Amino acid sequence: MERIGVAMTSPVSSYLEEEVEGRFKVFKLWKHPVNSEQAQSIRAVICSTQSGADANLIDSFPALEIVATFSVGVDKIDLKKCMEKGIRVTNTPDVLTDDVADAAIGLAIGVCRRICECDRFVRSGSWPKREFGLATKFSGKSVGIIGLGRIGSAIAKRAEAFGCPISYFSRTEKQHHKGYYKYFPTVLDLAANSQIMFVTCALTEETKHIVNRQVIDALGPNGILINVARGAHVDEPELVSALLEGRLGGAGLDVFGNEPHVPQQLLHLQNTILLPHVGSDTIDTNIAMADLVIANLEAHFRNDPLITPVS
Ligand SMILES: O=CC(=O)O
Repeated sequence: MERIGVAMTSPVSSYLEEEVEGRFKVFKLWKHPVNSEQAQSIRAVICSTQSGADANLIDSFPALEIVATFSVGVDKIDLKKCMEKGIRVTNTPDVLTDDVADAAIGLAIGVCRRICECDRFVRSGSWPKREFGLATKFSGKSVGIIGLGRIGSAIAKRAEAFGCPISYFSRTEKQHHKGYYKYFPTVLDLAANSQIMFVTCALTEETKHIVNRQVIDALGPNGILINVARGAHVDEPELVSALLEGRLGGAGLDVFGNEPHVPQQLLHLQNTILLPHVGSDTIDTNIAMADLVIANLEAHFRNDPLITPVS
């Protein structure tokens, strides 16, 4: 029987590639463009945070039935187009929550305790010449979380163990957190009442630049911003200026506005830790995400309910 055609848009995981190749006829779009006969045979697209599925890509496969992204974020997929064409969309929530939350806490501790700076200090041979100086305590700091979904809640749980009082902003107050976490109906109020603020919400038109100059200034010269969501949540030029001018205390960033490019000025700032969008990049989670992508595709082609449908 003719194998089902699946197009992959970028090389996210060699395990995923092997597993998909064992089951489907795979077209790796970053290696070879497909001809029109091949395009007609493609019924699924696997995309990622590196390269999503825009309207052009979706329109170029007339038999497309499903877009499965190797990510929890779906901001790189034209969801409206998929809806109009009746194309299903799946993502990989839950399996990556712990890793992203761990990375976020790691960034916060790293910035507070100047872990990367300490490492550079020792490696550069500076230790015998002078004292390193003092850092800032993480335990007990007031933590503000933008978006108390799966990842935000996992960060809250971890931060609680460090004795941090937790506040959050989301569209509506979460009744089950009432009495435990303090709700702020605006990001500005959250920032004004937090020492460390985490960005964890999904990127949508409403949440783009949710961290703007006013919010950064409310967080203030001793405040720390941790972003493990999307670069576009933050007005990046404003963030860079605030860090350069000392209007913000520090930042831990896993995501940027124009990945893989990072604003040059950030490269020289000591109070900033920069990661190459690796929040969920562990061996274990990579496999779990790949298995979930495949399980969704198999469910779809068996006409079973999708495991993690977006739409
Ligand atoms: O950024 C990572 C993801 O959306 O999974």
